[in-house]
Amino acid sequence: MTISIWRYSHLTLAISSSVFILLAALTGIILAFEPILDQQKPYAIKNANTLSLSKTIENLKGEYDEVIHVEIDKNDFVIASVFTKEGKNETFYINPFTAEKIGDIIEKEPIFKFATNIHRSLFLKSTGRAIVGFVSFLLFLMAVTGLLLIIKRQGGIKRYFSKIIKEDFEQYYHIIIGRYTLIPLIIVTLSGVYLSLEKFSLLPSDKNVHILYEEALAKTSKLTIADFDLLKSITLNDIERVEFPFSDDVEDYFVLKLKDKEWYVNQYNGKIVSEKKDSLVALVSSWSMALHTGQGSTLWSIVLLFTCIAILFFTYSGFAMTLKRRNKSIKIKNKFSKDTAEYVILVGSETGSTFGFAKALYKALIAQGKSVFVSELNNYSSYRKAAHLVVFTSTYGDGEAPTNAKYFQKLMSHVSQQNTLQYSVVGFGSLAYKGFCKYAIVVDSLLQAHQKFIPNLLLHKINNQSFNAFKNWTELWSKSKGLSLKIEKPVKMGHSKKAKRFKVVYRSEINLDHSFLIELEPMQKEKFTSGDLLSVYPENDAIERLYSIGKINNNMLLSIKKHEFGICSNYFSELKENDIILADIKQNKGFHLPASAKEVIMVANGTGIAPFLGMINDKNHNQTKNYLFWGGRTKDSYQMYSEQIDKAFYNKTLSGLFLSFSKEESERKYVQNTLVEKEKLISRVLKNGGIIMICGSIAMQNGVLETLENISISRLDIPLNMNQIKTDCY
Ligand SMILES: Cc1cc2nc3c(=O)[nH]c(=O)nc-3n(C[C@H](O)[C@H](O)[C@H](O)COP(=O)(O)O)c2cc1C
Repeated sequence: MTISIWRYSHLTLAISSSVFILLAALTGIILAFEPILDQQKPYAIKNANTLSLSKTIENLKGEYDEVIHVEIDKNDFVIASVFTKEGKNETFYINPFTAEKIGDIIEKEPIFKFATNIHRSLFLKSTGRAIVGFVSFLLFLMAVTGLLLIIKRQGGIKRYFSKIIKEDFEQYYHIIIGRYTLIPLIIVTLSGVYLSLEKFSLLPSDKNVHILYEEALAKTSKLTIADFDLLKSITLNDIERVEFPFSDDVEDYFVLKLKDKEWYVNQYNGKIVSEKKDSLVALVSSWSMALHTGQGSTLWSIVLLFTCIAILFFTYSGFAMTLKRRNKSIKIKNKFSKDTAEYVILVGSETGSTFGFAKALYKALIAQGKSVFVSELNNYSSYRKAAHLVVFTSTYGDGEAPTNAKYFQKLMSHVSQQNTLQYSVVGFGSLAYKGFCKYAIVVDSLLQAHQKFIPNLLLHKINNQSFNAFKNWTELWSKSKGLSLKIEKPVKMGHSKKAKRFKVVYRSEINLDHSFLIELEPMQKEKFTSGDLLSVYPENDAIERLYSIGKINNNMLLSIKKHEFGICSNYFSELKENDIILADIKQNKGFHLPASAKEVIMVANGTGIAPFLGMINDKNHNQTKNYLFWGGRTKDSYQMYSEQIDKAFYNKTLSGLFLSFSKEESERKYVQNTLVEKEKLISRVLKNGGIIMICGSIAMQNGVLETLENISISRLDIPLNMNQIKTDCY
């Protein structure tokens, strides 16, 4: 069973019943207050377990002319219906220890009457009751499918309460709140269904009958109630209602309704004349009523209250998630069919974002006059004219295929391919998960093992839908195909037009590695921090470039590498002091210096150092011990950054600097090699819950992650905990 069966059932049920569910939840919230308020009233009897029924009856008989019945309601208030000495028939709350009246019966507040009417029958009598019962059943099914979705998503029932990775607000709290309220939700909906079935007499009828004990029937001389052994042994805690005999006739009995049975008791000798046990149906009814209404329990009423509030949140967050998913899933209208296209792009996507990238590539190829066909991995087929295959796939669940790729593996073994195709696989995933791009790895190996597919590029993995990383891949791929593609950022990814003005206050010389620093001063008040991104659209270019920001003296420091044909890097390299540029700041919360970590290791290569130059000079974090590992080509490459680093050492906001130079004859090494040399420091930071931040190229990131994994396993005996890793690589 795939996750989406449950998701579609969950969604269909939600859509078909949402209005009624909203009404039921809103009125449920109001009704949850009724038992809570009732419980605040001072009529509950304390120590009822110490007061025998015979004593209570005696007290009542002494106080009133005649007693008709006594009842202990769900709030543990004792109600007596009596004829007073003045001959008036009255019903009120009594103190059973004295039999005195302590209050009038509580009238149901109009708001509760109104809410009860909507909640039970929508003011539509039987039709309404039927609808409400049915919706309650749908809500029950939703709770069950929701439960299955969580189990599936978490990778098994044992991991039900394990950590949830936060993708976005609605998704995160839908699951967090869901896992705590699903059980009460199941109870409340099932009891609701049961009560509805009962109202429509659809439950099995009560087959239990009274069993007569003939010997107790005899009319003996009348004992006083104080001498009835049975009534002496029962306390008020045991009973729900006592009906008093109507006359002195021996065939008029005390009728005692206990929690699970009913007795008729001879008023002359106090013996049980007949007994009827409650049927299972009646017992479940009484439990359903108590569980559904919360009567008699403030604690359970509060649970019900929160469950109803949770239902409102589920309705909002469920629909918000669906709409977001819809917006992300970009439909592509193919100009060419599968058998006429030269390029085939197959997409595996659960929530739609990967389609945005496929569409960007599709458009770029079409603009070059190429014939392209895009489809889902589940539609894998034979392609008569195709010579190139590109697979874009995300990974879902616990390293599994997204829904629209579930059948790809099976199809691969059935479908025969006439042509030989060059292929390239791009994995879209998240480093927050254990199996980063695991399904893309599976697809890559399936294609590798297939005779008709020849690898074109190595598998490329993209973290958190990084557009820069995607662009890097398209550059490599188009070069390998002899193409020059102009890739536009998917529109749905938040193309920003809110450009602000920034003044250039400093631009360094371009060094031997073609890199330079540029410092920008916001011309209006701007909130940003090191690790955020500056989004720039160079003139006459619709493609966004993102640069990691280092915050220095409230200005932004960017480190940029000038590429020969790079429009944006060339544009920046020609800027002079006091020039004004237009750009926008994008928050990048996942790459901020953590507030709580005691130790942070920063790893960068090349221009990836920029955010760290800001972080090591951040006086707000002077409790954090920072260690910087940087990899560059030569010692000269480092000079540009030395001023900021010296300042951090001077201010004691940097505790260690470890440099690696890949082109320095005497000490040729990469940043990974230095990490191994310092594995004692790395493992200590990992062990003490510190954070490791990585910024720079994807190739460096992959090497660093592998090295960290090795260090963690060899020195700590545990796999690398990805929650301690933050990356911003491209
Ligand atoms: C429930 C869930 C499970 C995920 N599991 C993984 C995983 O195991 N490995 C991984 O690399 N990414 C995982 N991801 C991240 C997605 O693959 C990533 O966000 C991707 O860009 C989503 O693309 P899509 O919207 O096209 O499905 C998971 C995401 C979610 C919501």
